Amino acid sequence: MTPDPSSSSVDDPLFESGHRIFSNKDLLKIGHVPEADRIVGRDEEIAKLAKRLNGAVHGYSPENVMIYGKTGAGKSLVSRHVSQRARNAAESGVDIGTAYIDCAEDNTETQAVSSLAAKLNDEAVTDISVPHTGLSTSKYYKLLWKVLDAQFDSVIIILDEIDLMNDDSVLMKLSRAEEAGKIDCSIGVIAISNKIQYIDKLNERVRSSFQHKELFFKPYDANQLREIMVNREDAFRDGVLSDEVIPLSAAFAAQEHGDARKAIDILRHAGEVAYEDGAETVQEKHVRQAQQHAEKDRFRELVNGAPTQAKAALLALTELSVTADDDAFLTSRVYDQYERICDHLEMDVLSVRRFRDILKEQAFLGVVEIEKINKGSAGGIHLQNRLIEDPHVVRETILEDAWMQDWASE
Ligand SMILES: Nc1ncnc2c1ncn2[C@@H]1O[C@H](COP(=O)(O)OP(=O)(O)OP(=O)(O)O)[C@@H](O)[C@H]1O
Repeated sequence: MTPDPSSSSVDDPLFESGHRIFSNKDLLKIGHVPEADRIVGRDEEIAKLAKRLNGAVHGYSPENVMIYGKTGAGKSLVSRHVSQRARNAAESGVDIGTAYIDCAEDNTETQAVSSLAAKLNDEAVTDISVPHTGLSTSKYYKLLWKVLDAQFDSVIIILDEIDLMNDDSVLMKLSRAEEAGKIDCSIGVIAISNKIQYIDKLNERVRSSFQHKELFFKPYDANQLREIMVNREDAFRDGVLSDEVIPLSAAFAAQEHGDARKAIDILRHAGEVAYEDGAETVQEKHVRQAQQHAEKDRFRELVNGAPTQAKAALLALTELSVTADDDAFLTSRVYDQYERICDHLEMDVLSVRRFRDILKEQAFLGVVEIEKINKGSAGGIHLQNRLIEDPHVVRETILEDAWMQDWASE
């Protein structure tokens, strides 16, 4: 309902008049695309990508580009930014369309093509209506080609997290459409992935039709992360951020392969923690709490997604770590504890060998650390297992699993 402009707002003490901590929290949203002068340390990548898309500005074909880099390296941001600028810079008489697809959401060919058609379609211009569901993949492609030809000379399509797409043919069909005479509009695809081997895994036909240039994004260093956050300081009210907040958030994010997403998440979260705390300013302790929270979330995702047997193995190591003085335990000792847990929870007990493999998998995921201990020629090699995270946090997370909860009542 639209508010009645004639009614003046009532000062009700139940509600705060403005936010104590944030003045424009949207600046800290992950999907937020900052203006050019707030983008830090990516001039070279922006220029390179612009060169690849340059054709579109003049009414020719843009090139396809594959962008690689770790999470939070600014790949999506730079792609959106440059395609937007290409659109604005188009010569007169040249119409450029842009569309962004998150392949984590639209992970089938049909979903991706129907999303593209819907996003690029301006019904007022094309007089075409694109139903969200219900058509076959080939019908959606036909609609997409119609939508493109009715509106654009060129279109730039961003396929983010392309490795999560469960069918690669979309890359092939988009790349071949113009050449195959299906459309007059030219298509440039920016495909983004965290996985460097993505292209090698593509099927030969897709690979040969998706001719592309590659761009690699390096992680940010702590100074760049700091600058990224300073550029968004106005998300907070004046004077609310104490001096140590941004450097500390940058230091935490730099530890995590220079992830800008993490830096911004910690900063936003620190603001929220300060608010919940009733504080007037955001302080170092709020950043530390936000970081712990983020750790817990990351961990929760890893542990929650683990199979039940892996949870039982981790629970065994956790119980020892919580109750014993030590923090590292021989596999045989952890296995004994695991047997007790399985017995109590009425679960199958895996062989020692399978149990060792599970711990190795958890070490690979960064949940457990395994150290080899050499006990001399007679004693042989033994493995010591240690939890990387605080055992209380691990325990709490594992016990979120309904099955494991039975153990808590032990
Ligand atoms: N150079 C930068 N300057 C300003 N903000 C940045 C920069 N790089 C990244 N960010 C911000 O960090 C967050 C994550 O960036 P982005 O989504 O572009 O990363 P990504 O490399 O695409 O990560 P992912 O692979 O997880 O999608 C966004 O909020 C973005 O605005």
